[in-house]
Amino acid sequence: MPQLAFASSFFEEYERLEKTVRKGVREVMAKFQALTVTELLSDRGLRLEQLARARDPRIRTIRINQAWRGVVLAPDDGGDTYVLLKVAHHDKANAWAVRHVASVNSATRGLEVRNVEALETLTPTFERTAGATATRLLQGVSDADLRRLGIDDHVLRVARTLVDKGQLEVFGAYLPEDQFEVLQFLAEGFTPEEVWRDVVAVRRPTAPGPHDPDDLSTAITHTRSRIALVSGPRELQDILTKPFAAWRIFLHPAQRRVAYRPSYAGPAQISGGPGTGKTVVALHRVRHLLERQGERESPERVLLTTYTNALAAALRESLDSLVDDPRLLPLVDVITVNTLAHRVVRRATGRTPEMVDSRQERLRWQRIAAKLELPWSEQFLALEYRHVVLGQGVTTSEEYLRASRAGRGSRLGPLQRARLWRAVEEFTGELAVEDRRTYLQICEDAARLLGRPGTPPPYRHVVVDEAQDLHPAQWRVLRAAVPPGPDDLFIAGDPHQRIYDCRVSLRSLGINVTGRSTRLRINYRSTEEILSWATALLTGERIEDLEGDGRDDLLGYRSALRGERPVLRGTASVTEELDAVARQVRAWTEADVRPAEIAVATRFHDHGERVRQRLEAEGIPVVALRDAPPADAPGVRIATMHAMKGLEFRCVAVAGVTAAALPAPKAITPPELDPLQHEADLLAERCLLFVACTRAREALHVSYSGTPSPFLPLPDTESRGGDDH
Ligand SMILES: Nc1ncnc2c1ncn2[C@@H]1O[C@H](COP(=O)(O)OP(=O)(O)OP(=O)(O)O)[C@@H](O)[C@H]1O
Repeated sequence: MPQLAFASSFFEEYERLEKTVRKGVREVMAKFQALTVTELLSDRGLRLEQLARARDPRIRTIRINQAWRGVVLAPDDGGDTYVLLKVAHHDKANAWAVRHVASVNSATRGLEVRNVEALETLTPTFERTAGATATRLLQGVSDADLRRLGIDDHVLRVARTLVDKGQLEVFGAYLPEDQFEVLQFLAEGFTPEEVWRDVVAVRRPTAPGPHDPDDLSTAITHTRSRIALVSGPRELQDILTKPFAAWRIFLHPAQRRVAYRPSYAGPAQISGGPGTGKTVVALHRVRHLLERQGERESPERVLLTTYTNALAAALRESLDSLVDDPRLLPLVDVITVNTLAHRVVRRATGRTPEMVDSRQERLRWQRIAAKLELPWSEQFLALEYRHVVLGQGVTTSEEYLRASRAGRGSRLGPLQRARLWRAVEEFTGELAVEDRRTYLQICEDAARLLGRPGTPPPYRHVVVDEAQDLHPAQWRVLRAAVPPGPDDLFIAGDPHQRIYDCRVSLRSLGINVTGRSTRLRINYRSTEEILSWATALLTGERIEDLEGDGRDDLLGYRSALRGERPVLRGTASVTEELDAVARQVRAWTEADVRPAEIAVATRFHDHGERVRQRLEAEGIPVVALRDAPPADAPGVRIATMHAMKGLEFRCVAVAGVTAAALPAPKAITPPELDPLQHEADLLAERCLLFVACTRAREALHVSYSGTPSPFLPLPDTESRGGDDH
């Protein structure tokens, strides 16, 4: 019986295929599994054809349906494993098949595929243009080192022509995969020893025999990072119905390096723009920490934490399908920091205080300001309490007098501070009497309880996702929940997606990631068109890094996926905008996108409600994300931009992006009250729009009626709807 395998290049495109083609692929693959090799080769329906002009006779095509073909690697070394490399339209599949050649990497022993034709055409051109240039990209690396790292003669010639990283990227799509990665790492400045350790050694079999360039079958089994072997119909079904979960199998080496590093001497951090796989890496890190525990007698508990309950639920689900050993899963708690804090307080005190939400908190500050006849607004008081008092864990008036107010744009002299502290005492005193707490107060309590001498920290490892929005009080809980030491904290986050204005200096909280920090740069979610459009929203903004000590940027942030440019649509009226959104959603569903793969994001619930009604009138099923629908509930998702954090959809419409909604007036501190806070609030609103737009995988539609948000680029005729104003 032939064995089936899938290359990661196949998954990159499979999801985007039309439903009927995907069905064809499933049927063909099932047939593959049912036939013997002889039957397979002679099957008239499949037509496992060798192509006349093929550069590699082992790369063949099979028939998926009338118009579509699969490209298959059929080893001729007696092996019976067939690798599906690609599915494409007839002509494209044939063109691809004739140009590519398979080979075995001499260092990793993995299977690679290269576009020989492109390399043969490009190399002489690049050699000619490079001729006059004195410096070359890899001039510091010897031929011997390159060969030791698996670079063959053909690729060596290419490597020697390269002048800069841009050229390497141009070649990237045509080069054999492992060799391309080796060159990328070297180009980034890694030493040959580091590249050997991080790229080659992690893939090379432990006891490799002599290098046999023709033994493709063995090479296939060595290519775990890019080829998934399928053992039975169930696995086939799994792999083809959840292709977007391909990351479970294929981590990019940059991701693997971080997730599976045996141990970090202390807290480690991974950052990167939206969709770079930070959540995926955090999940794999948890798997690594679990699997490393082996048969240890007293197992070590792990906390996997994130910002919202919905995200925690999604992490739990992903973790369950990533970790094979069911005995390890109960060792992990997947909960938000607030839930953890609540739990700690309940266990220690036996009481569950009633929670005060931010609206109730504001009303209380308003009342206190009036009662004490203070000159400050409730917003000012709430922010002072959040950023200065809770931010620094201030508990007495003396501490408050001395507290740094860096980042606050107003001066408060000693007398003013004394007056303000009266308000803080009033606020905390009232809540204490009523046995009520805000979420951050609960965190403060929990950190104190966990820090009591003799209290054993509940976890041995803490893995944090969406770290950019955690408040210092929440960090204190996490710091206290795990003893300082190797692999204590693993932190994933993106400061460009900071939407709650949390200013944190991790170092001052006892979390020092120096030397253990990595940035991911490849986006796996969105097309380059969506990325560059969304990234432009943040151009020129100063973004503080996760540690709070410097600046972050999106240098080198890119996607290999290509698609349509986002549409920015302005209309004269709300009704027209709703019509435009409905038309767009309809167009997506007609193009075979399931409603559940579409989301509409708005700044406020009320505009979301209008969209919901408009779509329902159109007969399109709709569900509101705030009703926490099950993952498989049918219907277009309607959500606020805040609720879109951490999620992704094939198609996203961001609606109501008007001057009145973004920035939301209520979220912005008036500049006369505090100019620094004003700027910080504006940035958080801008980042919110960035977050909403970067949830889209394939298509993005941004709309407004009347005056557009100042965050939006000026509309150009090409990306605007012709019939709208
Ligand atoms: N190596 C990989 N191969 C294929 N797909 C991947 C890989 N890594 C991540 N992905 C996919 O890319 C998408 C984004 O990943 P993920 O959600 O982990 O990114 P993120 O950096 O946490 O994003 P954000 O910060 O925007 O929430 C997911 O659909 C994930 O399955």
